[in-house]
Amino acid sequence: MNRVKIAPSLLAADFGNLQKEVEMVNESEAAWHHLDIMDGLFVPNISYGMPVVSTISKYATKPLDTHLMIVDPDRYIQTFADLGVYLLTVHYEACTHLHRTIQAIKASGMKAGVALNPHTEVSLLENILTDLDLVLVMSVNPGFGGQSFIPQTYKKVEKLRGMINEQSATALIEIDGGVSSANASKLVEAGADVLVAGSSVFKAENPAKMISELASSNLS
Ligand SMILES: O=C(CO)[C@@H](O)[C@H](O)COP(=O)(O)O
Ligand SMILES: [Co+2]
Repeated sequence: MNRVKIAPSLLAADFGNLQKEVEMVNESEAAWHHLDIMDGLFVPNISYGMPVVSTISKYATKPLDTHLMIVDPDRYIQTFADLGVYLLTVHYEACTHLHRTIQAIKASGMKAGVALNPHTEVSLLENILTDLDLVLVMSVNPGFGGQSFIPQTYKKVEKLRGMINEQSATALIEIDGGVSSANASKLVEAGADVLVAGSSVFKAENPAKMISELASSNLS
């Protein structure tokens, strides 16, 4: 079994020390940096935009895993590619022509992911699964860090893992929201490949140690 990938969400970082926070992730056992882009329309919060993504990109030595919580994401695909993003994830609920959006992300040279809100059924991805590099399962309602994990997520992950295996698809399963050492092992057991962790990492006394602990989740 491959080791689970950890993607610390910089939304919970200290933005007054952004370079230091990015460097902490660089030097840790994290696999990716997770960037949350919120537009105040698709979700009721605004996070940060291109100047901050550009700063993160300048200091990051690991791939940028970028989660767009914005309406009509097609408008910004090329911009994120130009900023050095590795994997661009759009929300199922924000795309009218999802297949076209996924093809456009791939054509720009990035990997493509689709995120599902907690109420969105995984079977809706059945016809597009083999086109995806990643499915992001939201385990909180998108828009804010520091929320409580929704336990129904385990069942969704198990079902999605079954669909991926059945179709011999290669999409990774990423879980985002309220992830901590209290639920990480169970998520990996259910089929998760990537865990996003914001508050549990950046609010920890020793963030790098917490990343290492989460990365060992499937070994416990
Ligand atoms: O996409 C989101 C929230 O919408 C996340 O990536 C959060 O930033 C994760 O933060 P925690 O729930 O781990 O604090
Ligand atoms: Co996110």
